[in-house]
Parts: sequence; C-alpha cells; structure tokens
Amino acid sequence: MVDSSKDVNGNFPGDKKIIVVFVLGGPGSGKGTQCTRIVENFGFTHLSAGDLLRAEIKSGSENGTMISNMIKEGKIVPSEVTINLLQKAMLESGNDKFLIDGFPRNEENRAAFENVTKIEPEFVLFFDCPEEEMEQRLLSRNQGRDDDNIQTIRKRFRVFVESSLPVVEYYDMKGKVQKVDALKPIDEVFESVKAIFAPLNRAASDDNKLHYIQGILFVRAAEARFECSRISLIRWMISF
Ligand SMILES: Nc1ncnc2c1ncn2[C@@H]1O[C@H](COP(=O)(O)OP(=O)(O)OP(=O)(O)O)[C@@H](O)[C@H]1O
Ligand SMILES: Nc1ccn([C@@H]2O[C@H](COP(=O)(O)O)[C@@H](O)[C@H]2O)c(=O)n1
Repeated sequence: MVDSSKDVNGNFPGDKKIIVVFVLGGPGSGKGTQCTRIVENFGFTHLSAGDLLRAEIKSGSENGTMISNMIKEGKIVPSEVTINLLQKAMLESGNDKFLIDGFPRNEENRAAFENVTKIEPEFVLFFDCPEEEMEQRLLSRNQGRDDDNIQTIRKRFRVFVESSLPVVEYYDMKGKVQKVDALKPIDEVFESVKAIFAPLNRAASDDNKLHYIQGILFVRAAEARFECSRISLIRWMISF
C-alpha cells in the first residue's frame, strides 16, 4: 500500500527525514547477507537493486527482455529503470530507513538518484573483499542466478572496477564511506557492521528523549498560561 504521507509525484515530504545507506562492494562480497542482519537488528528496509530488477523480469514487464540481457552480460541497466523501481519500493514500504544494496553502480546511477529524489546517503557501507574470494563465493552460491557463471562473473568484476569503484571513491572524498573487511567470516563481518550502525540508534533515541522533554515543557507552559488567566479573571470579578 502506498503511504499517503508522500505526494503524488512520489516525492517524500520535505519535513520527513529519510535515511538512506548505500551498500556497495564487489559481486559476492556479502552485501545481501549482511543486509539481512542489519534489517533484523536496526529496523531498516532492505532494497536490493539486483533483486528488484530480477523481479521486474519475472513480472513480465516490457523492460524484462532488456534487463535480462543486461544482467546476463553483467552490464548496468539504465538508471531511469532502476530508480523507478527503487522509488516505488521505498514509497510502498512505509519505512523511512533504507539500505539500498548494489546501487549506485555507476556515476549515472548516482547523479540520477540524487536529481530525482534529492536524497543524500547518510553513509556508504563498503564491503572490501579480494576477487579470488568473491569468485569462489559466487561459484558456490547455488541460487540458480543466470549471472553466477565464470564468464559473466569476470565481466561483473570488470564493471565493478571500472564503473562502481569510482562511485565509492566519490563518496570517500566526501568522508562518507564506512569500509568493512568482508573477507572475515559472516559473524565477524557483522560485528564490524554493528559498530557502524549502533550510533544511528543512539542518535534516534536521543532525538526521542528530546521530543519527550519538549512535550512536557509545552504542557507545563500551557498549564501556567491557564493559571495566569484564571487569576486575572478572579481579580477582575473581585474588583466589582
Ligand atoms: N563473510 C562471508 N564468508 C563466507 N561466505 C560468505 C560471506 N558472506 C557471504 N557469503 C556467501 O557468499 C555468497 C555471496 O553472498 P551475498 O549474496 O551476500 O553477496 P552479494 O554481495 O550480495 O552478491 P551480489 O552482488 O552478487 O548480489 C553467498 O552464498 C553467501 O552465503
Ligand atoms: N544498480 C544496479 C544493480 C544491478 N544491476 C544489474 O543486476 C545485476 C545483478 O546485481 P546484484 O547486485 O544482484 O549482483 C548486475 O550485474 C547488473 O547487471 C544494474 O544494472 N544496476
């Protein structure tokens, strides 16, 4: 169901703070695996650009054949298509905290997302893993994906180095990259991830406390104003 607090163009209202974390890393670095755990522990909605594109193929959409061919070749689908799918999924989720996994994959993805949504990521979670390890993981993933074969895997690695790493470097220059050693076992990687996300929860809890205190002060001020009016009324009545 689409959240009615968003406008008809699909824009999020200006006063609602949307938190977006981009999750990047080479194919098979463990992005999806860690996102599942972040969702369980930190209340984010996980949106995998690759999963959304695969679902679009399955839905029988007019873009299906084009997307399928791009994925088999390890190429990057035009931004307009992927951003449409992401925006729709964000609006439908009703959440305000998103892990956007496998996006932005190139400079075109990055600039188009910023132009369309006006959203800047809180930070970029970057899983750093050597190619040999990623290759082994992908070859034994066994999820029946058309692109988990050695020919396509090599193409995906090339696209990652040539097109996706520059995006990571762009955000690194802005001081927004949180790099994690993804070569470690899954549980150890998640320990590093938890340390990165914990401050976000603390900030949210401080924010809640502040709103609570502001609420109490508001009620007290209203009570004081009411008391003053009551005294003024009694004085006025006595004066007769
Ligand atoms: N730290 C890890 N150590 C060993 N295996 C892992 C680790 N993290 C994930 N894996 C395994 O590696 C495979 C790829 O992981 P995952 O699907 O999470 O990667 P990904 O980065 O999302 O890949 P893609 O970009 O291709 O979607 C999976 O089979 C997963 O179980
Ligand atoms: N922003 C994106 C993300 C993905 N793709 C295509 O999907 C393939 C699989 O992506 P995963 O993240 O699930 O590995 C990828 O190789 C691209 O062909 C894309 O075009 N744009």
